Amino acid sequence: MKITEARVIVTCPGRNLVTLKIVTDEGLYGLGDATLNGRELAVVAYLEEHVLPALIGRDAHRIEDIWQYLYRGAYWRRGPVTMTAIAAVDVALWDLKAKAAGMPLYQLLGGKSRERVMVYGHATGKDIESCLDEVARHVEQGYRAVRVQCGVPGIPTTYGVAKREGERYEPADSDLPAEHVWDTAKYLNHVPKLFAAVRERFGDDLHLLHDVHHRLTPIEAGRLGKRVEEYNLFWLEDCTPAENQEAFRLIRQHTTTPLAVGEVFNSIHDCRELIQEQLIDYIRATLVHAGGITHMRRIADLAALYQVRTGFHGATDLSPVCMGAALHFDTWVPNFGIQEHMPHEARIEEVFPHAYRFADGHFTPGEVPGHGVDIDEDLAARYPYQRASLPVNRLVDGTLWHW
Ligand SMILES: O=C(O)[C@@H](O)[C@@H](O)[C@H](O)[C@H](O)CO
Ligand SMILES: [Mg+2]
Repeated sequence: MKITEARVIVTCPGRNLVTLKIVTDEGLYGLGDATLNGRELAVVAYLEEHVLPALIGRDAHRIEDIWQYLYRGAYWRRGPVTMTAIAAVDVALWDLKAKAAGMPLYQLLGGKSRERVMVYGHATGKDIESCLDEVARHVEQGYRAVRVQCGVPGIPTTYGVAKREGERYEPADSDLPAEHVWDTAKYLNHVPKLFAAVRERFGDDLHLLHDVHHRLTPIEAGRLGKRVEEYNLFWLEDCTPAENQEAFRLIRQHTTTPLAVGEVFNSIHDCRELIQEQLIDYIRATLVHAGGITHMRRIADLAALYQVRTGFHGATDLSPVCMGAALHFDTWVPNFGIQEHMPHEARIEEVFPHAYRFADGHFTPGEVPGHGVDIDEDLAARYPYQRASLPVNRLVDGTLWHW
């Protein structure tokens, strides 16, 4: 099955999404997600200039060889742009192979390990009360797990909270980076009250998650983890920047609150020590940014040796193509933990018709050959790219902090 064409489709139905389409001489095509929020055109250039010309004429079935060609052949290895480009090719080739085999992607990976995939939704609010209302809405929809984030009194903007009530949350909301303000002390004083209120109203069975979004020092993360142990969180996410994997040794000494990290990781080398030293409980790296299925399988298999489970990133800045492929991976992977689910807006759902379905707090990936996601190129063409940048974050004294 020879690759005859490979092209990148950039569309912006409410937000920028980048899709790679690989076409073969057997008339089949595969799709991969190449979206890197705030750096989309860097990946487009990497693919169009340095990758796609080298794919033409290659055997689309040789997924591993092409992966190694793009990884080892890059010389300047790893990094989010390179690994997102490799991921897009990889997922498109797995989609193609499953289509050629006439089977849903999860079958090709090894078959079902579960009938359906548990997901968590996002409950956010400008204050605790409005967040509780959002939790109630998610519980009514059948979610078993909800991530809770709310505004912090005294801080004008907080991660994860929409600017205006009822609006969708989209972090890349301005041409150039917006400047946010952060106050760790106010946050640390406030967020335990949020969990107390949620447990008070919804009881102990609802899985609660929270994303600190890289903003604490290790000892502050240890303090928060210990403080919220009584609320039995499912996980505390990105509690401190994870470039220094050793930092999690200090956090682990102070708390048994489960830790999740890794949505910004792009290779096994970003998380090897975290996994081998059991410093985390869930690995968040996902297909679109961590080299695709071929590499993510290696990360998941390493994690399984240390009873670390997957918890794929699944924000709306990852396209339905990534979600579709991820749900097939989630259906197969033995050490599955949970899948993030931020519903895409209607325009995106129209551009990317898909076979996956949500019901009662879970997803099923669909039974059509491949990952089950397509793209309507005519509709996609109606939404031209529009630069959008993620914010930057400053402490009250102006220090540039972690967003
Ligand atoms: O856990 C999450 O979903 C967040 O950390 C993301 O929404 C993240 O802020 C965005 O993907 C950044 O583009
Ligand atoms: Mg996160």
